[in-house]
Amino acid sequence: MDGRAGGATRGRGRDSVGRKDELRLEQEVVDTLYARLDELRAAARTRLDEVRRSGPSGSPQNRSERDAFATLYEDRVAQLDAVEDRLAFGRLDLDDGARRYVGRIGLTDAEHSSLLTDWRAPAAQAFYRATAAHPDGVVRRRHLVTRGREVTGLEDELLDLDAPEAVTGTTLSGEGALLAAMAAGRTGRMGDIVATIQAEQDAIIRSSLTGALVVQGGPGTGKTAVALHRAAYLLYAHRRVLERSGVLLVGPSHSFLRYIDQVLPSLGETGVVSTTIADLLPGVVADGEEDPRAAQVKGRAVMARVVRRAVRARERVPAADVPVRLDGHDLLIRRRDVRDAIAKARRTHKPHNLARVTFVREMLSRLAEQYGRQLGEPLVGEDRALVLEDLRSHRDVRVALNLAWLPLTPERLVEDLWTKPHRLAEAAPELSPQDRRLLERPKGSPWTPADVPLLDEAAELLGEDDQAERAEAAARAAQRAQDLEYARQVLESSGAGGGIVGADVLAERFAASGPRLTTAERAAQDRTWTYGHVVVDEAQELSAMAWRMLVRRCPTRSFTVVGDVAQTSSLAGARSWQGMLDPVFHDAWRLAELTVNYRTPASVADAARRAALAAGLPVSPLTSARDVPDALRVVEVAPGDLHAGVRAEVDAARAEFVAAESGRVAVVAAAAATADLRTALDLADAGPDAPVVVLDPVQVKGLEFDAVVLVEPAQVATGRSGASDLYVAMTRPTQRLVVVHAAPLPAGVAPARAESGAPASA
Ligand SMILES: Nc1ncnc2c1ncn2[C@@H]1O[C@H](COP(=O)(O)OP(=O)(O)OP(=O)(O)O)[C@@H](O)[C@H]1O
Repeated sequence: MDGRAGGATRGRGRDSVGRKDELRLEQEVVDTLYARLDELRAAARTRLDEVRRSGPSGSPQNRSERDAFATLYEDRVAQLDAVEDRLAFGRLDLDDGARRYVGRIGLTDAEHSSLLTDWRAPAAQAFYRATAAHPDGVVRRRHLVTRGREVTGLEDELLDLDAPEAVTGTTLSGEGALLAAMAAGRTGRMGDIVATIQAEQDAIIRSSLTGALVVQGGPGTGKTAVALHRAAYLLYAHRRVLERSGVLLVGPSHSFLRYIDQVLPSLGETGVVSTTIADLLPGVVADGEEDPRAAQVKGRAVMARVVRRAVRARERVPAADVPVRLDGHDLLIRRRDVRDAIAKARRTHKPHNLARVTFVREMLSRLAEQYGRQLGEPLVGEDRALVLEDLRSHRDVRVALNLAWLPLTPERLVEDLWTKPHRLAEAAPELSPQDRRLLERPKGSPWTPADVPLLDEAAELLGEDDQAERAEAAARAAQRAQDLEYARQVLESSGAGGGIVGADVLAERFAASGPRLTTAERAAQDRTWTYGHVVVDEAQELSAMAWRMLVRRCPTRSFTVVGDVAQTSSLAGARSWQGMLDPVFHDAWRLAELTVNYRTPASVADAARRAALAAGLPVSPLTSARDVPDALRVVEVAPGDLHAGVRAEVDAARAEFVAAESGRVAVVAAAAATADLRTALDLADAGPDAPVVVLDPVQVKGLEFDAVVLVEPAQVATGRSGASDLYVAMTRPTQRLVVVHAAPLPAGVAPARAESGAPASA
């Protein structure tokens, strides 16, 4: 790494006999840890078998309890299975002579003495943070390298500068383990980084739960890795709160969510709801495509006002009084009465569909009064009730009241805006006629991702008639109090929770009837669920309206937001965090930065940065952790030979990087060129897990590959977000970027020596 500073020291120069002894000693410790893990697994499995064997008999309450315990033990077995790989990866020697092993989970022996410290525990923090300048009581930090259950290597850093083995050090903690992790072949799935988290990353991971933490960092600085490890840390440190309310993770696409979906389980955490903005609304499938300019308009903050106006437009006084005839009496739905009833309903400050109850009640009561006046005596008691009922079911009355205050679904409200230009014109005077035209579309068109925040906004303003549900909720609360007391007694007497589940969660499991749902499953099905914490990745892509939707999911505004404003491709996304987030979080957000690139070789990262700066993007400062020889290649071909040139480079990259178990190559090109390239490369049928894939810059966002063949960067760089797209495309490889072009290269892309006057490095 550039800029090595005095700090930790590495002691690699031991004689081989000493080293062998050390390895043997560590192997003994690791054997003990796995033996304990096996013991705990066996115990959890035995309990699970016992519960399952108890059969389907007994009262519903008994069955429910049995299922709850079965789920508890299943979770425990899954958690213990997930930590098999690299169970222990570190050791701290402390200045008081104590020694502490750090691993994926905490383990104690039968007498409750600590064997292994969970990486998230305060006692493990020094493993990531201690430096020679601030040793934090640590004399030696040791990284254990394991393959399966075998210890294959050790790497020591001596933080006590007076120790005889001390030599000049590095600012990268566990450099050998880190370099090995960075150089390893890619598998198409992201792995965890628990063993090699760096100090600046650790500070973010362990930052307080309150408020919104925004992490800005260039490509490859570990934002995604840090966000996921922070989710696991928060679930550990605040389990009581977050276990019940859940954590929401929002990513940019399904392929991205697939890419990261093994990280949290490998950290022993499965209770996180992962989704995209397009999928956030239960029951709405938003797979339609639209002009990015239309999506940009829909994402503007002003659309909240537009939706509000659209709702209010459905609360309107008729142009003239409306006559209705009931049982020979002529009644009038008077404009004045409608105006008063609307005002009264609005004063309830309830959502439209709920406030409608007040509006209708008021109107029917006024009509009943008219009826009574015509009879010559006020209506009371049963007579009044009967007249009210007749009025309520009277067709003309229903039509008139609906015209004045229409009950609406969010889908109907939003579809009307896009399909009836007069409705949009009335609701959106602040949009220009051109912008409004962009939003027009035929009835029945599929929903698009940009519609989802608007549907959510509408759902919020419209509400649902929830009277029956509220009565049910009161009954459930009473039952829950009983369950909770019982669960507490059960946990106390059996000690079954093992610290991973509380009485409240167990009680919830007792109470659930029908299919057993976890917090995550229940949350995912409920639009009004409020989460304890929300993690947003590639957050620069979110529109102002999407942020409003997310804040509704977490009113406490406890967020982890990671992204890079230089990589924004969505026209509705953020160009600066302040501009986007001030209106959302007000003062309650703090910025942290990540500055070291762990993915891309330095020469590639430097070229990407030069190109980005040349295009005026707000790129973050970036230092690359390593370089790789021959990492950047530029191949110029004749215009007619582009596909042949790409094929040759893809074949070469495949031969060099793709092996049986790992190694992935991406061909990245402008969206308009990908279909032809797939055909030309015989990859039309290749699935997302194929060793070679063809993707556009939006599809590769957040992903990484051993080698990237970038096709015609000038074409990638055209379009409104072209410079960001090029920056994203160039920063995907872990080993090599091959640029194949026929058109002239955009400024900065070529290796520094090939461009006169271009800076060699950022
Ligand atoms: N401390 C670390 N130890 C080992 N590998 C790391 C570390 N930090 C990051 N990495 C690796 O660096 C690569 C890039 O990380 P990640 O995808 O989280 O970066 P990012 O900042 O989200 O990038 P982008 O902005 O391009 O999406 C991943 O392979 C990740 O595992």
